Amino acid sequence: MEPADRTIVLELRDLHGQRGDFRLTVPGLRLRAGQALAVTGPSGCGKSTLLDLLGLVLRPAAAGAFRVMGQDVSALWAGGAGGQSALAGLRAGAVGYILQTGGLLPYLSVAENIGLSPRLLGQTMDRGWFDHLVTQLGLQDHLKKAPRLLSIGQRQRVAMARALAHRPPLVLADEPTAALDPATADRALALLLGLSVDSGSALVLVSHDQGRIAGLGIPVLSGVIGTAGEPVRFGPEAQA
Ligand SMILES: Nc1ncnc2c1ncn2[C@@H]1O[C@H](COP(=O)(O)OP(=O)(O)OP(=O)(O)O)[C@@H](O)[C@H]1O
Repeated sequence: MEPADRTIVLELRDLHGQRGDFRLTVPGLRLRAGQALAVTGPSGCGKSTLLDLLGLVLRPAAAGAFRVMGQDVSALWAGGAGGQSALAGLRAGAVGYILQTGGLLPYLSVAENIGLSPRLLGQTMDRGWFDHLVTQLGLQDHLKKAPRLLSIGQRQRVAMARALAHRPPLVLADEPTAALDPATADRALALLLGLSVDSGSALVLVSHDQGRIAGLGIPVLSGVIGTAGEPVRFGPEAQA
């Protein structure tokens, strides 16, 4: 059952996206604070393209409705310089992004990487939240190190802490565990799900790994490639 008392973070209806000749559509989606959703489907079905639409970096081709934290995203895209500036603000404040490869800044320490978003937003890092993230993700002994001195798994955990540091309402993760061995990937995903709940963030997790996704027990949006000429359709998938 949907926790109706929680803020609706993401709401869309009849969203259409296009990149070159590639087209996708999402008939409907609603995500509340603290909820998680997996996006899956075969390679090339448009998972990253969908994440770019949700992350406000790709302009929708059309949308019946598309709201992030109640803001009309289509109207912002159509709103000229003022809209672009509002989009940039929404992107910076409302969205946390976790990339497949971590995407940490090499010249900043682990602690500085984690504190980057609050700093760019002019916020003071919440020390209690910082400590919670660092402890849960097992990063206590690595805070002063440069990212290059960490293992791939440790870097991904730093990327998770960084994405959650400013407690963004929406966290987007693009194949965050693709570079990890199966046991490490399972642990990292469990941590990400738990910390998103702690943060009160809605989480959209992209993964091609349908077996691992099924094991998480969260709703799944699956990209289905139709006949030639039709857009890929992202719809709900029954839990295995
Ligand atoms: N910059 C671009 N310009 C034109 N077409 C693109 C661009 N980026 C991706 N595409 C095309 O869009 C389609 C969807 O790509 P996308 O990367 O979103 O799929 P994906 O499901 O994330 O794939 P994978 O699982 O392999 O990462 C593909 O057919 C791809 O060739």
